[in-house]
Amino acid sequence: MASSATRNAAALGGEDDEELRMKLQRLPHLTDTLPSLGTHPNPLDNNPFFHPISEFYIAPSDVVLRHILHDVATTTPGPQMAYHRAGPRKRILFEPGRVRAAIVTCGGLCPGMNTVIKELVVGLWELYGVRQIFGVAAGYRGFYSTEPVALNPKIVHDWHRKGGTALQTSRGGFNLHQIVDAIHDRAFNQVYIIGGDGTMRGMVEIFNEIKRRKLNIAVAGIPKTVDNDVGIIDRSFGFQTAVEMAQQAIIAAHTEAESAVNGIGLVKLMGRSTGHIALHATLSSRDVDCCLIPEMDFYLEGKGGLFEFLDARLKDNGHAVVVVAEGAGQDIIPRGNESGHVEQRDESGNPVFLDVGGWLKSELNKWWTRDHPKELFTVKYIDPTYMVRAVPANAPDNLYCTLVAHSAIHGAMAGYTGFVCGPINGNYAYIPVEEVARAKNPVNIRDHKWAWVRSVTNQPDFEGRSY
Ligand SMILES: Nc1ncnc2c1ncn2[C@@H]1O[C@H](COP(=O)(O)OP(=O)(O)O)[C@@H](O)[C@H]1O
Ligand SMILES: O=P(O)(O)OC[C@H]1O[C@](O)(COP(=O)(O)O)[C@@H](O)[C@@H]1O
Ligand SMILES: [Mg+2]
Repeated sequence: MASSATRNAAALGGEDDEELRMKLQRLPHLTDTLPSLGTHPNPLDNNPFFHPISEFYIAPSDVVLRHILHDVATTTPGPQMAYHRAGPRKRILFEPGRVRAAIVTCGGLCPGMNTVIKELVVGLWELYGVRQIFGVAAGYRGFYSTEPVALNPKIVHDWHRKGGTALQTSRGGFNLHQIVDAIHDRAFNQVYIIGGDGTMRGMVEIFNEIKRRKLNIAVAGIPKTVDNDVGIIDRSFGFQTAVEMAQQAIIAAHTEAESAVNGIGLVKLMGRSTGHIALHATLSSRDVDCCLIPEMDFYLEGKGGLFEFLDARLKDNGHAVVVVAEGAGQDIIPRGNESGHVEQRDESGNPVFLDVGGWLKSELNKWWTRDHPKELFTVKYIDPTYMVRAVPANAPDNLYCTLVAHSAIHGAMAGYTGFVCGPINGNYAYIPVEEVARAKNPVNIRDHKWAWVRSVTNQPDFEGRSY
């Protein structure tokens, strides 16, 4: 096995070639704390389905660049961030017969979770010959409060066709010491954690505690977020399926609005702190007149407000469609007795929001009755919240799930730990979990994509007003 220093060779570019110089993100490896661990040939060498030629295996020097956009006029672009490329390694650290793998799913649902589980099971079984594979039920708390369930390819054969997670999931219940004790007591030596930003923060703690105890346990993360709020990776699996589902709600809202006199179709979509689903569904459907997301303030009354805009749209078009992400407008929804208001949190500590959709519907009705008491008006409010995430993954997302699960297996088998797999600029990479746990992925309302939303909707920019 190459030394840690070689694996993480910091500068891959020529000394005198400033533009090619890279900063390779250091990837934790089990030999960092257990230097005497040996290596074994990769069993893929003898797998009848694989005929590995030398390029088949990923070398420690294979990297994926974080940023591929550059202004060539810039003379000194600075060192480029690079991550180890995901894929099978020529030599591996774990003997397959000694692997005891655990798989857990945490947080909210996302299309494709079952596919990831299935592919972890089948991949471990078929690629590496691992036979001891277990599902941990009901999220992090399941490590210390439930019995693991033995999994094999037969059990999981049709899971990719099912939404949700067959292992079940939960929020909260993160008790670090009980979790690591349970992992140790059950002799798991590979732990695959599927979850969102909260899960990744928990994984950092698990990884650090395992390191502190000097245990021979690899921890691999697979980011799952229907909101697409995890940074660095291109997007989460399941996101595109969710956008597709969201469009169906928008189509229904449009049909309802168009079929009424002064009809407004109002759709609330998921997106606690990021409006990616709302944005992508808006841009792909083109039936949306106004898209409201958490990254952007908005207001209802007066010049440049939502009501003025909708008034004009109804006069011009007779109907309008408004899409609102659940985290939008939270600052302007009245909270009853302000001083006595206590912000609610779910078991994981995430804020529980007021229903922006229900509030908007009621405000729209009040506004119309006040300003146009004699004219017909209809608001049809559609809340497909759970429908967009509780479905099986579509074809591209299922493929993503397969590739990301296999990436995780190859990394863990090679002895990498504390890493997360995901596509960066279309190529699967291993990213230190600490970095992923820190990274956020808000919608950039200054970029071209958001400008295009505004240009296809003609919605106000809601700027220039003091709140
Ligand atoms: N900062 C944190 N430290 C440790 N565990 C966390 C942290 N934030 C969330 N978790 C745990 O991660 C799990 C999933 O988190 P949650 O926020 O509900 O979903 P998601 O991972 O999808 O964002 C829960 O069990 C929660 O207790
Ligand atoms: O009702 P639940 O299951 O707590 O989930 C609601 C939340 O789940 C999400 O879809 C995703 O949240 P997570 O990524 O934290 O799981 C949010 O958009 C939404 O606020
Ligand atoms: Mg989350």
